[in-house]
This record gives sequence, structure tokens and C-alpha cells, in this order.
Amino acid sequence: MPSSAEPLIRFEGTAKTYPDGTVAVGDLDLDVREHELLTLVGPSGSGKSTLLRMVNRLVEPTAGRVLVDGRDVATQDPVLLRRGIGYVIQDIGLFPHRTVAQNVATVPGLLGWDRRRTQDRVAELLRLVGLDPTVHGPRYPHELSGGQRQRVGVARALAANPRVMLMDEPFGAVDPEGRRALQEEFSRIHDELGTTVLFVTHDIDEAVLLGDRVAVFSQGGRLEQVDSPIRVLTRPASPFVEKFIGASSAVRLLSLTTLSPADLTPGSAPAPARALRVGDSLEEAFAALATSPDGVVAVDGDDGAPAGTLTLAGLHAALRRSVREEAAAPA
Ligand SMILES: Nc1ncnc2c1ncn2[C@@H]1O[C@H](COP(=O)(O)OP(=O)(O)OP(=O)(O)O)[C@@H](O)[C@H]1O
Repeated sequence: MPSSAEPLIRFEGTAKTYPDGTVAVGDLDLDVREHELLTLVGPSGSGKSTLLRMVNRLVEPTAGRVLVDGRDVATQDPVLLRRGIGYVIQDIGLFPHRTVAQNVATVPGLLGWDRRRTQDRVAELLRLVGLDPTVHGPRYPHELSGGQRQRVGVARALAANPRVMLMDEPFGAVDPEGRRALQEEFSRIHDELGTTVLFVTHDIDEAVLLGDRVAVFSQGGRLEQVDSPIRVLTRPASPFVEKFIGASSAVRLLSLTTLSPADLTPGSAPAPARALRVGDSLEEAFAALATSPDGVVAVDGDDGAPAGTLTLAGLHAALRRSVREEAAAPA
């Protein structure tokens, strides 16, 4: 779903220094647009979790403010605030003695929904995350795989249809194969629901695959760059970002992946400064887009006839496709 320009979450000079003097987040200004999935990526200790936890008041800033929908969270009751914000963490923290269905029904229960509405919502959500309400609903968390438990965590966080989801390394403990499946499904769910998501990861490939934008942090919670995935990969804003993405498979994929007709929008671009051809690399495609005044580049087919146009969104779709294909390919 396309992101609108209005920020739903705003960090305004936000900082957190822990009592022992550790600066976890330093003087941050950052807007999160409604409907966007913003990934927060950086090495261990770069303040990502602290940042996330300041949104739902699990951590209080030592300077600045965090606004959700224009309201300073510090003025809101933390319990009510958290009911409106989904929160998913790595070790999901499902209630072990409650069934999957009861776990997902937690927030609707707190909100006083009637039984019928809650049951319908639980079934809908379990199906949404790829579980069968009849089979998995009555089970207890220990009767599920790690990946399935994470799915339940996502369903539980989505139960009351929150406008904001905070996700802290949600798929970090899942094996690589299960992790890729979860990423793809979550990407689809996000496109469908348009929930505004802040997603913490230390994996640049995950950040690029899932994010509409990517925010890269270094030690001391310093924001090095916030940009589209393609721009972060191809135009790192600092030596730190360059080094951080250095080993990313996504960078290699830009040079190895070629444009296919599926990435194009039908139609033609006005007076192309530089036309691309199906089969050109994504690196060439990015260079052409970067110099195009209106962000649209004409693409010719193998036969030299116009095949359509490419935008940054198309380029990102192509990159996502290649990341998925690489993950599916035998090692
Ligand atoms: N309660 C605390 N008291 C003191 N220091 C803390 C506390 N919580 C976090 N820190 C420190 O703040 C810094 C940022 O931690 P944070 O967990 O936010 O980083 P992170 O980027 O999420 O790291 P990771 O990827 O390892 O989870 C680290 O140096 C950490 O040791």
C-alpha cells in the first residue's frame, strides 16, 4: 500500500541515556508515515530496541518527545496506549497455559468485545497468518513450531486492528527457511492491511526486503540514513552505511539481477533522457532513474520496441523478486 506523506509517529529530538550513562539513542528526529513499514537496522547496541520501546512507553525518553498521531505519548495512559499498539518481540511471550485462540483474543477480551465478535476475529486472524483456526486454535503454544508461534504472536498483535505495530526482531529465532516464509507472509499482510509498522532487525537483507524505507543506525542511536531500500543500497549516506551494507546479498543482486517485463508499468515515458532495455541490470536501471527528472524511465523490449516504463517502485519490486529467488535457490 502506498505511504501517505502525513507522519503517524514522530520522534522529536528524542534521546535516551540510561542511568549508567549509556547513550542508547541520541537526539533523534524521524517521521514515520502512516501505512509505511519502516525497518530500523543497525548493529547490536545501536539503540533500536530502546527506540521502539519509547513509542509504547516501556522506556521513557530522557530528552525530546515521541508523538503518535500528533499526541505526545508521555501524556497518555501507558496501559491504554499499549492496547492500541501491537507489539511483537523475538521470544514472543505467548501465555503458555492459554490456547492459541485465547492468546489471540487477549486484547479483544480487554476491550470487552462480545464472544461472537472475538471468535470471528480470532478465526480471521489465524487464517491471515496462515494457520487453521480449527486445527491450531485449540492447541497450546508448546504444541506449535517456532515459526507457528511467531505467527500467533503477529495475529495477537493485530487482533484489535492497531494503527501501529512495533516489531522487535520478530523472526530472529526462526530458522532461515521458516524466516523467509514469515517475511513473505508478513509483507503480504502489510500490503493488505496497511498498518504502520516499525520493524527492528540487524539483518540488512531483511530490512531491504520488508521496508518501504530503511533507517540505518550506528552506536549511540545515531541515525545515519533513512531512505528507500534501493537508495540505501546504492547511495549509502556515510562510510558507516557503506560498510554496514558491504556484505549484503542485496547489493550483489542489484548488479546480477536484470529487468524483466514483469517489473514494468504499461505505457510510455515522455521524451526519455535515457532508455533502458529489458535485460539491463538493476544497477543500470537505478542510474537511469536517478538522472530522470520525473522518476520514470522508458524501457524497450528485446526487439527494440517500447515495452513499458520503470519507476522506483518497479525497481524495488524487482529487487524483492530477486532476493526471494536467491533465497529459494539451492546454496
Ligand atoms: N536498561 C538498560 N540499562 C542500561 N543500559 C541499557 C539498558 N537497555 C539497553 N541498554 C544499552 O543501551 C544500548 C542500546 O541498546 P538497545 O537494546 O536499544 O540496542 P539494539 O540496537 O536494540 O541492540 P540489539 O540488536 O542487540 O538488541 C546498548 O549499549 C545497551 O547495552
